[in-house]
Amino acid sequence: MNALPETPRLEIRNLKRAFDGRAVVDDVSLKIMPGQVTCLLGPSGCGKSTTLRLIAGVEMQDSGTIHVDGNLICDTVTRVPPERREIGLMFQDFALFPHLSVGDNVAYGLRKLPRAERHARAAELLERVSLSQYINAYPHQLSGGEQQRVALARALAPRPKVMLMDEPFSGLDNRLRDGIRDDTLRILKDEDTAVLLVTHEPEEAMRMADEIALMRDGRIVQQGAPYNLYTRPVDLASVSFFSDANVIPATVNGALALTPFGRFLAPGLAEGTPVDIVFRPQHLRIDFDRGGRGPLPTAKDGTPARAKVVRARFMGNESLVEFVLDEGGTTLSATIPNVFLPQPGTVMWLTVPRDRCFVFARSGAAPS
Ligand SMILES: Nc1ncnc2c1ncn2[C@@H]1O[C@H](COP(=O)(O)OP(=O)(O)OP(=O)(O)O)[C@@H](O)[C@H]1O
Repeated sequence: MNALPETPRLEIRNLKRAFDGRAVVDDVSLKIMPGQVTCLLGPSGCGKSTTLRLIAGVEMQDSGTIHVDGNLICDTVTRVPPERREIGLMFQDFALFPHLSVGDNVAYGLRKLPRAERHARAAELLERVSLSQYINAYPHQLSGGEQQRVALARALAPRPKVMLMDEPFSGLDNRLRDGIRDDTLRILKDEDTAVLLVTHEPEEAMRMADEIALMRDGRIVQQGAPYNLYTRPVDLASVSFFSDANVIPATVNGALALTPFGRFLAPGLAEGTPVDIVFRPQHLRIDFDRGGRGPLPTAKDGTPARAKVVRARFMGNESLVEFVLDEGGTTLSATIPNVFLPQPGTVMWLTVPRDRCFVFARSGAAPS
C-alpha cells in the first residue's frame, strides 16, 4: 500500500504578478488533486483571469512556482511553453472554429495522433457529451448549449491533466445553465482531471466546487469546502459576497460586545475595539408583540429586541421585511418563506440564533 500522500495534479506556490507596480496576483497558492474542482471566486478585477493566464503560460509570473503532477513547469528560470503544459483551456466565448466540422473541432488538438486514433477519440468525446449525431455539422448549426459541449469535448480530447475554465457558462441562457453545469461537472469528474474554474457568481461556485478559493484584491482570503466558507466566513466582505448581511455595530467591553440582542462573546479582541455582529436575513426570527412583551430570552437565541416594520415586499418564493430596532435604530432585514407582509409601523420582536452570528472586528477601525 502506498502510504505517501497523493501528489497534487496542480500546485501553485506564492504566485505574484504586478502590472505598472500594482500587484494583481499577490502571493497566490493553491493545490488541486486529480478529479477535484476548485473555483476561484471573486469580484470583477480581483485577478482571477490573470491567475489562470499565468498557469496556462500565456502570461509570465514575477515570482512563484507552478507544478503539474509534481513536475516544475514554471518558475522564473524554467518555463515549459503553453502547448507542452498538458493544460486544457475553456473560455467564455467557446471560440470554436467556424469553418471546421464539429468532429474536426474536437480533433483539433490531436493532430499528432494517427488519423484513425484521432477520429476515434473525437467520436468518443462527442458521445460523452451526447452530440454524436452532430459530428459532421458546423458550429453555427448548433445551439449555444451544444456549442459549449463541443468546446468541452475539444478541450478534453488531448486528455489534459488540468482544465482551466474562465467563466465558461456566462454566455449561456439562464434556463439552460444549471443543466449544462451539472452535465459538465459529471464529464469533468469522469475524466479525472484537476479543474480550476473562474467565476464571479457565488451560486455557480457553490454548485460546481469541491473547494472554493475566495479572491479579493489579488489575494486568496479564504479557501475551503463551500459549506465551510458559507458557515465560517472570515470577514464581513466574505459574508456579503455570498448573501445579504445584517450588521449591528458594537464595541468590545470586557471581552463582550453589547447589542440590543444581548451580549456577544468577542474573544481575543482588545477593549474598545469596534466590532460588527453579522448575520444573514434568513436567520432573523420574528415574533408578534403580546401586550408589550416578546418571547423570553434563551441561551441559544439571546435577548429578543423590539423593532418596527419599515416595509415589506413580496419577492416570489419569500417575503423581504425590513425593520428598525427601537434600541440603536439599526435597520435589519428578514427573509420569510411565502407571503408575510405586515403593515409598516407594526411592532414585532426579533431574535437571532447565536450560532448564526459572526463577530468581526470592524475593518480599518482601531480600538477607541
Ligand atoms: N496585461 C495587463 N496590463 C495591465 N493591467 C492588466 C493586464 N491584465 C490585467 N490587468 C489588470 O489586472 C486586474 C485584474 O484583472 P483580471 O482580468 O485578472 O481580473 P478578473 O478577476 O479576472 O476580473 P474579470 O472577472 O472582470 O475578468 C485588472 O485591474 C486589470 O485591468
